[in-house]
Order: sequence, then structure tokens, then C-alpha cells
Amino acid sequence: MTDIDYARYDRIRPIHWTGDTLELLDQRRLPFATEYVTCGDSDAVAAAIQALAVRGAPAIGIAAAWGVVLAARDIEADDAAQAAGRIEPALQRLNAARPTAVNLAWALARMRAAMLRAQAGKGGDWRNALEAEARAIETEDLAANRAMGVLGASLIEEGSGVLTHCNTGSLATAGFGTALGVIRAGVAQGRIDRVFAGETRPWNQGARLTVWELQQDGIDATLIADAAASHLMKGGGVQWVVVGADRICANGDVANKIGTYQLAIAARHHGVRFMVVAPSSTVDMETPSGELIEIEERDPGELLGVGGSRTVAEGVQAWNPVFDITPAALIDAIVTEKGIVERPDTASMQSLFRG
Ligand SMILES: CSC[C@H]1O[C@H](OP(=O)(O)O)[C@H](O)[C@@H]1O
Repeated sequence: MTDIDYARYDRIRPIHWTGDTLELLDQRRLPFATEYVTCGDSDAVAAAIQALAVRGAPAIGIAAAWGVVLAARDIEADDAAQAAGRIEPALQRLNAARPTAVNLAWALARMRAAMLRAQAGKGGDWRNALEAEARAIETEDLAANRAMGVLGASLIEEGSGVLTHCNTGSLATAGFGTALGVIRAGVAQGRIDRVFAGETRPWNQGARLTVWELQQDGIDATLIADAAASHLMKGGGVQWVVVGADRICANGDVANKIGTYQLAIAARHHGVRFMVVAPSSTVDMETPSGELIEIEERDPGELLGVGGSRTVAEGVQAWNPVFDITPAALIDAIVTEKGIVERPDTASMQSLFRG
């Protein structure tokens, strides 16, 4: 199989640590403007996560980790123990930015652990330990995505068509992407002939971000309305639906962008296989099943217009849950950097994540 030239996918990096500030590629402005949000403190990072200037489960974890580094610069402390107490309110505000993606809490836990190691004299100066940990979280995510790309692509037969949802590419991660990494690897290896991307209403991650990312790679992708997905599957246009995740539970239930659940139902009905691709930082073995996951509900105003132009009459009500839960029974494979869980359930998840 063809080796992957990963460097060609490195042009888009949503997160840049300057040494003093965190520069975030403002994903609200893409694809028509390349603008950055400069964060000088942790609360600016929390605001950028909440506003979706930076978004995507792994990317918000990475941004939050750098937010902790910024918070450490705003406190005085004689040692790591004192610092841990003084910095905690900033970590709580970062954690409160968005509730569904477990990567946010996971990254903050990693940063707290780095401070504890520094406290025990195992991590050197506690500020340096935090910066090293944030860098490690970012580096590990990129490596995980590259490994998952090849792993997931290995499940896809040559000549396949694939449908993806939302944006799971370099914009949502440290680079290369999760589900989009599988698509990049599958196209590079000649396994995937046709790529379809759902627009992903209401925030249009697919229409504004995914097809733009793939265009940068020179990969032809066809945009479809979310409502066209079942019709595409019925006509045999795709053999796989490949999506990301925001939280994967101990029984294999998956929280992901709203619309994922109905894609899984349609895929099962039409004999299309369903793959979830996510790093182990998205696996939450402490949450037994999907009904226990908090589903973020955002401003209904996100449904009332597009690109700043209102499309709905004044006074109309809207409901805007931005994630849903796909039961494990509808998932054929969960691909992580630690391996593949086929036909996920509690036992198969535990064999990989609680061995
Ligand atoms: C690899 S990104 C995972 C996940 O995050 C996205 O949500 P959002 O754009 O609201 O941050 C979407 O659910 C992706 O599948």
C-alpha cells in the first residue's frame, strides 16, 4: 500500500502557541477569511472555545491545555501545591466552556497531573512542566491521528465511496484529522474513490470547513444536503459512513455532531457500514452509556439564519441541540490509535481500554 506523505496535510494548523499567546485560527470566518483570535489569558481561550472560534473535540482539549499554561502566568505561587490551588478556578472556567466533548476535561486532568508530578519533584519547575504537558498533548494527538488514518483505511475496500459528517480534519485536531484522516489515508492508498460531505446544519462545519480542507489537499469531495444522505445510501453511492466523536462511552455509545444518529439508522437500513474514528482521549470509560452524556444546546439563533442573513420569520421558536447519541449497536467499528473495536459493546471496549 502507498505510504502517506503526511507533510502535504500539514498546511492547516488551527492552534499556534507563540510562547506568549495562543493564536487560534478563527473557524467562524472560514472558508472566506483567514483570521486569528489572539488569546493572552485562559479566559480568552475559554471564550474562544465557547464561541466555536476553535472547535472539534481534540482541538478544544489542546486549546484548553495551552489555556492552563496562560493561567499559570497570571498567578504567583511559591510551589506547585500552592499553584494548583490558585490556578484551579481558571481550569473550572475552561472546563465550563462546552459540556459534551470529554477531551476538554481529559486535557485539564492531564494538566493537573503534570502539576502534581512537579509538586513531587518529578516534573521540574511547575510552569515548565505545564508547557511540556500541553506540547505533549498536541504532539500525541497528531501521532494518534496519523495512526488512526491508516488503521481505519485498512477496513475500507478499494473502490469505495465514503460519506462523512461535520468537520473532523486538521481544523478539529492537532493535524491530519480523525475521520478525515481515514479519508485522507484511504484516498492516498487508492481505497476511496468517492468522498461525500454533509453540510452539517446549522453551523455548517461540512459545507464551510470539510470540503474546504479537502480542496486544499486536492481531494475532490461532493457536498450534499444533510437531508440527501439516505437517498445517497439507497442509490449505493457510499459503502461507509465515517465520522468523528466527542465522547465514546464504556459501552460504545457515541456522542457526536447532531445528525450522526440518523446517519447511523439510515446506514444500517441500507447495509452501509458505520465507522467512528477518535483518539483514546475521546473515550470516557467513566460514563457507562450515552444517555448519561450532557448534550450541548446552543443559541437557537444559530438556526434562524445563514452567514448573518436571517432566513426565518421573526418570532419563530427554534431548538438547537448540537450533539446526539449513536447507540453502539448501530456502529460497525470504533477506530482509535490503540486499535479497532468491531461491533462495540462493554466487553469489547473494556478489552481495549481497561486491560
Ligand atoms: C475530531 S472533531 C470531533 C467532533 O467535534 C465536532 O463538534 P463541534 O464542531 O461542535 O466542535 C463534531 O462533533 C466532530 O465530529
